[in-house]
Amino acid sequence: MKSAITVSYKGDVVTTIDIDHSSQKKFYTFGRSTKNDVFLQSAIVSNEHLVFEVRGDQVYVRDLNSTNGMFINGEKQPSAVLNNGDVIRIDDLSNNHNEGVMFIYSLHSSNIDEKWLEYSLREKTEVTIGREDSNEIVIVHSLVSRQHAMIEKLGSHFYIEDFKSTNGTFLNGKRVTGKQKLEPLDTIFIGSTKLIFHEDKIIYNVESSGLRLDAIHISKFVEESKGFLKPKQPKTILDDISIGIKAGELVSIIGGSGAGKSTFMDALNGFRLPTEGSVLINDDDFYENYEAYKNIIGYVPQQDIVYDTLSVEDMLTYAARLRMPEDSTEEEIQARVDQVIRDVELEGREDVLIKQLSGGQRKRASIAVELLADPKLFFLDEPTSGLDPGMERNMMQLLRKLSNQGKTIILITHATANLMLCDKVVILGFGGKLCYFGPPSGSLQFFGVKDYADIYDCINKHSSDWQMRFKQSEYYSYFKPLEVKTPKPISAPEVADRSSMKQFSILCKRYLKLTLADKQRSIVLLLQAPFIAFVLLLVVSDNPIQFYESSKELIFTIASTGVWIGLLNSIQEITKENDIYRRERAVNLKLIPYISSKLIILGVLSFVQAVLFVAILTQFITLPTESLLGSIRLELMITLFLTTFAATTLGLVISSMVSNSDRAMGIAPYLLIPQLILNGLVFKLEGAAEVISNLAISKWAARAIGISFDLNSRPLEIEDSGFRVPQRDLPEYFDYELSLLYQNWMILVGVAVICIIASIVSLKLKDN
Ligand SMILES: Nc1ncnc2c1ncn2[C@@H]1O[C@H](COP(=O)(O)OP(=O)(O)OP(=O)(O)O)[C@@H](O)[C@H]1O
Repeated sequence: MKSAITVSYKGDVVTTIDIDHSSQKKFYTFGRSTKNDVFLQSAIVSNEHLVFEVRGDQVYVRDLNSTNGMFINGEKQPSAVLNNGDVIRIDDLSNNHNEGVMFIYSLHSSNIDEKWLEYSLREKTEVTIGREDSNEIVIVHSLVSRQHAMIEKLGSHFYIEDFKSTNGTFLNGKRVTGKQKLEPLDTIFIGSTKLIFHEDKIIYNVESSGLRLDAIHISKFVEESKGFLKPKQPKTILDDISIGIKAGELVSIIGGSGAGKSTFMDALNGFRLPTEGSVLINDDDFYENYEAYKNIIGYVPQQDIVYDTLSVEDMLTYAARLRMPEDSTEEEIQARVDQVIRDVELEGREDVLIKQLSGGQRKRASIAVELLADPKLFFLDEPTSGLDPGMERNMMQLLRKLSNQGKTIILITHATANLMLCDKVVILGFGGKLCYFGPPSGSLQFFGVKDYADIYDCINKHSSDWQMRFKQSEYYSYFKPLEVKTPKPISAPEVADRSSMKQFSILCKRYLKLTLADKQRSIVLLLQAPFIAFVLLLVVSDNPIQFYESSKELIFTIASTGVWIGLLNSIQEITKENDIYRRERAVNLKLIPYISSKLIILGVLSFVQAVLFVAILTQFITLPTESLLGSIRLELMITLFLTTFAATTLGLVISSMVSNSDRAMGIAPYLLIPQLILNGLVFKLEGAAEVISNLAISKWAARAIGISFDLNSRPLEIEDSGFRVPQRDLPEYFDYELSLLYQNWMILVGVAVICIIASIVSLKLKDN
């Protein structure tokens, strides 16, 4: 463990005190006298002014009864334990900060180089911050926009303003909107850089600070159902877990099935909050500042988050366009994609389709997607599952390499053969009991076993005993986390703002590419309409609209075809990409662009299907000579398109609600068969049936086609044979009127609108 104290005087950095926590040297003194470790000839500094004391992982500062004392984060204090980014000031009695001495405390991990820099705001009215060199403060990071934010002086005060950056600017943990006034020692977050406003200067850390993570007294209680109609029982699934993970460490969570590994990891990454306890990232309350940290967290779920039918390069390029700042150039996107391909060692496989990769390579592709945003804190849920022992070792070596680059990596694994590559291991017993936390080698000693696999035996049988033994062991006191000084309340995370139009355009292009890439499926979908039209032609006469009965049969078939085709177009479209959707949604995916991209592509598909069907059918049958719009073909195409599209939106509702494609297909008959029964052509609709039938798309489609065919004026076939039949009922809704046709079309549009809203609401509900 290393840390550093940057010392500046009158706005210039004079020296840095590098502290190696494992060295024998525990005290670093500061004062005017040359006997001090760091001395400064200044009237405001006492001979022996203050001392920094190293206590394990922590640094403690104490005033040595100096004349001017010291201000820690703006508050005069005699002593304190320092947290990353803390600012200590020594000012003269007139409190003139410009003339004072300042210390900034920063944490270092052995392989991470973090520096604190200063930017003077003196005589500045505008200071721009961004990725591009033309900015005054340049922060080179993939989450920072070219021109990200600006600090502006208005009157005697400074204000911060965000330039509609993709990933936002955060002032004291809250996203900046408009111009916000800066108060001394306010903390600004841009990407993973922390900027501290300090009177007339900005102090900020650059590259590539890893993140330290402390979990403090994490507990989770749930109500467990013991069976139908039986009362629910309270159950503890995480039992008071406290651990401290240092920046740049690789940590494995292991334990038996149902021990609480996923629940614990989700508490650490903020996806599912615990009932009690807090998580600190570099001493900040993570849940409180979730919005600011969300973008620098990577998460690879157990299921792969890649599209099978895209090539590695295409998959990564679309993901980069969605995740990198909107003002990233194509060159920057390409450079980042190339970099992550190198990071995960997939060079030479760029053009290979994801489905053609081996299991290990697929997992690497999923990791690459997450690396695009250069996460500092990386969570992986069983990245080694399903891999053979060789690939398993390669995967662990890859994660080791990434953690050596400064990422803090936490993974769930059953791959105990390679645990030695980790810095620490969390061993959970049944009921979420922490049975061990520390170096992997220490765990063998702690449990008195020779093989990691034998640890499972111990914890499965006696998890409470091991939990107690661990609490009494030296490991517990040595690796326990930093205690939070004032835990802040847990607040619900918000979603970062991005341009909907840009996202919509990227999603449309990706969805089109995916649709075209799956040639077999696209051909099957496009051939459906012509196929049904040709089959229909086998059974209908040349002039089916001549008589009432055959017209009704034709209307029934056309309306049912539209509903059927539309529903099958979309019923699996969201659910089949559930895992990718969930991950992208957690990062920055917006619902309206997402659903709209589906509607555009599926809308075009519905249109082509409707046109093909009507064009083929009407080529071979005699059509009525009259039409309300001047073209019977056009009327039929519009009706069939609206029917197919409305059914497509209904399919999207189902797809947004269910958890997998099989379930979606299982629900399809429940929607399709009632459409056949309730369209009003086969059975008379009365009472409840009539009310419920209003929900059937086929009913409005049948009425629209019936009007176009002027069904009411078609004679019965029996009349044609000379028989006289009693006058039959002529329903008004088939009256040959343009306004009635429009009415049915409007209803179909209305159904589509309601279904679109329902799918958005259903996806929104899934967020929780
Ligand atoms: N919301 C909940 N309500 C009731 N029980 C829950 C809830 N969430 C998790 N559990 C239970 O808590 C226990 C721990 O679940 P968790 O998924 O975290 O275990 P795990 O160690 O990841 O298991 P596995 O290795 O099988 O994936 C399980 O018994 C699970 O059924």
